[in-house]
Amino acid sequence: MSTAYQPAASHYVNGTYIDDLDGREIPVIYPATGQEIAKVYGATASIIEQAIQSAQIAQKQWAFLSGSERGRIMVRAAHIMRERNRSLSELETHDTGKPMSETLIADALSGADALEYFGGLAGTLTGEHIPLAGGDFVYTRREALGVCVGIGAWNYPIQIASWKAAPALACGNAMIFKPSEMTPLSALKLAEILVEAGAPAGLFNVVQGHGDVGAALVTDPRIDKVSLTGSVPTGQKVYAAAAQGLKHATMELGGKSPIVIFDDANLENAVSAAINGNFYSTGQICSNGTRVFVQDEIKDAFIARLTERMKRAIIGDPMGETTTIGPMVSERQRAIVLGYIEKGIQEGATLVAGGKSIDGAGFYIEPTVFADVTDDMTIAREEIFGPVMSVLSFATEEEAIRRANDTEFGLAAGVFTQDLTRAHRVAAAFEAGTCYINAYNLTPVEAPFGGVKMSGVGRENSKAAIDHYSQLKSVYVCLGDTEAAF
Ligand SMILES: NC(=O)c1ccc[n+]([C@@H]2O[C@H](COP(=O)([O-])OP(=O)(O)OC[C@H]3O[C@@H](n4cnc5c(N)ncnc54)[C@H](O)[C@@H]3O)[C@@H](O)[C@H]2O)c1
Repeated sequence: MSTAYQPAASHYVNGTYIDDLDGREIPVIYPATGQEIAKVYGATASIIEQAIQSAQIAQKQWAFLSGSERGRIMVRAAHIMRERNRSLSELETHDTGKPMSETLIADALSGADALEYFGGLAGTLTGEHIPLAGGDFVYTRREALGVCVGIGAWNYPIQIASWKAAPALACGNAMIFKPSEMTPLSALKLAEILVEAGAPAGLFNVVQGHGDVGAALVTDPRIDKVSLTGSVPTGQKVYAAAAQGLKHATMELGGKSPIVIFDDANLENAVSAAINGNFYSTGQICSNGTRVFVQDEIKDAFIARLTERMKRAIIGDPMGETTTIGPMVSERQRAIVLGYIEKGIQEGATLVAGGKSIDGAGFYIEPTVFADVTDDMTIAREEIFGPVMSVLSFATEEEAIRRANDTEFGLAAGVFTQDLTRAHRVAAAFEAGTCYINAYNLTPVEAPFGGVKMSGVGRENSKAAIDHYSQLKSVYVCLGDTEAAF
């Protein structure tokens, strides 16, 4: 394979690219053309062994540094990522099909934000002093967990790798990251950059593979923590495997999130949020607000304005910087989404925009809006993970909250209203990990991100992530004599 996107080898382990051609072949397909642009091989037992052993050695060295020393290297890596944002974005666009208008602002830069933020926090991580009777005291040490495994989904490859690596490394851990088999390329660049910035070889290893490679890592007794971004069924398997070894776990899973729009909302802002929350990344975002509840009085006006705004979408070549809708990640994912659209029509929803696959090379599909959706329809219950918005209507606040929460998921939720009191009341009532008032799908590194109910366990980003990548040791210090019964 000789394209510009072919990596030197499949895996980045112990500071260098390595391969074992006995591994399962993984073709990398550019979703805009269907062409193969690279090929990697899934990790064999020997590659996994090298990754774990080198990570164990690097972790000891890394944890021995002061937090500020670790942080300095992480911030340096963030600067390199920012400098290389354009080439990293081009790579991400080829791996995922997401348009450059997005990857230039939301992928490597978001990864750099995480490295900078957690690099800054690294020197502030301390324990506490707990005074006791007689001068005795306890102090706590905030210690690393050891070697962590990160497993990624395909929608935000370098962002997911960085969001997991940054808090892990800040706390003194090593990480072995397995990207999704759909998008194996950009995490390798993060690994290169960390070594270039001064991280010890082996501290952040990338191994490729399907679920079996992920499972082999998760079940290895030398692994101390697992952080997965993926679907609920995979999360259930990985969480169970982690529990078997009593490992720490963070699960960032799927959603079917609501956006509730009251009749006093700023309509233009609400339409913008519904567009962002359904069609950004061609709808392939876990926290998307795919159930849009609109109050009866403004339902017609909302649909009319939304349909007008949909005409402005620029569907096309993701490398064109004005393109706003690229292809789906794969033929398979497009087929899944088309299946849901078919179900929506069969179950009686009204198709108001899109609905069809787009002929030609690449896995394109029209951004799609259904109106008159009811709570029991498949498109309102299951995560579609594609550009399909369901608009539902409601009469009262109580009804909207009840129906918004009537789902097994709980990743995100949004409310649009000018009534301050109602906004906070509704946000408090939402059963979701990340809520928005008059905004949607913003994920600053400073704020915790994660789900409740079936959408996940643990939090990424923010100071909260530190608790998920470190553990406290209590040290009791006795200043007097030690007494015994005999
Ligand atoms: N909450 C979040 O932060 C977030 C972000 C992005 C995507 N997601 C979710 O991810 C899903 C889409 O991504 P996907 O299709 O890649 O998910 P997926 O569950 O199919 O795969 C996720 C990852 O898990 C690996 N895997 C599969 N089986 C495994 C096993 N038994 N043991 C260990 N690893 C295994 C896969 O190889 C892949 O790397 C959607 O449900 C979406 O909502 C969640």
